[in-house]
Amino acid sequence: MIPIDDSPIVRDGKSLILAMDHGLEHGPVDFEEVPQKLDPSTVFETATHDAVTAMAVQKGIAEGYYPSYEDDVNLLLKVNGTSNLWMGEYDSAVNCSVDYAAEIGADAVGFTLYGGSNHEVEMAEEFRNVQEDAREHDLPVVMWSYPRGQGLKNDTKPEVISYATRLGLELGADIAKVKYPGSPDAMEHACKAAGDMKVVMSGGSKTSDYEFLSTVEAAVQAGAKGLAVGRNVWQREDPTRILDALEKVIYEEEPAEDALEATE
Ligand SMILES: O=P(O)(O)OC[C@H]1O[C@](O)(COP(=O)(O)O)[C@@H](O)[C@@H]1O
Repeated sequence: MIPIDDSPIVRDGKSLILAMDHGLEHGPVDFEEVPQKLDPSTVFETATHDAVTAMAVQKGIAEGYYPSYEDDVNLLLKVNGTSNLWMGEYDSAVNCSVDYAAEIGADAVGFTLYGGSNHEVEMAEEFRNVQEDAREHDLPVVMWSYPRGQGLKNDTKPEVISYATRLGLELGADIAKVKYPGSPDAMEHACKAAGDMKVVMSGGSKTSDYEFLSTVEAAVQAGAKGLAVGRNVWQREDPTRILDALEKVIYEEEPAEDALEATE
């Protein structure tokens, strides 16, 4: 097994994952204000920025677009996903094997686990297969660790997020991506609950430059090892500018304000 810090999806111990699986998870609605981004090439282009350590996409997008970017972008292939059309209890269909992900050039695989869902047991069993197959291919595993389900909808309570990071460690993820639990103390606890596994913060819906960057700063100061972000980058008019600032906040641990000022 290759140490996670030697993986191409990690730079100086940290990661900045640019996610674009929203067309499946949310539907075309996320592209309404940026219709040009319906073309995945535009986001692959953004992912060539030095700050980005991997681009997370679903199989169909990888097959169609990754061949043109394989020299400049590291591929994190998401091997499960659900559409917003699904109205049942939280679940996520495994739609790609790890073997196939490796065949099309993945540098890592991603898996969503809805801890607390009525489908948690099956999802954990599916994760076991993905994790063990990924070990065979020396591919790191990134868990989208999102506790959700009946009675636990979109929960970002501190105790839920620290349980989410701990699930990642217990089940053998290399990186767990979680929502920000609302305060630096809660984030610090969630990172401690993860032991030596890396925790990255999830981006969320688009906010102002300062609000977004200062939350990233708080998360990194609290021990997060980076960010997995979609809308807060590619829904912006100038994704390069926010990536320039993120590079400073994540890898150089500069304050958000200074990082923003430097991009003006
Ligand atoms: O399930 P949610 O919270 O609606 O968001 C899921 C989306 O968020 C991500 O995890 C990160 O993207 P964002 O930064 O745009 O929130 C995507 O990979 C995924 O499509």
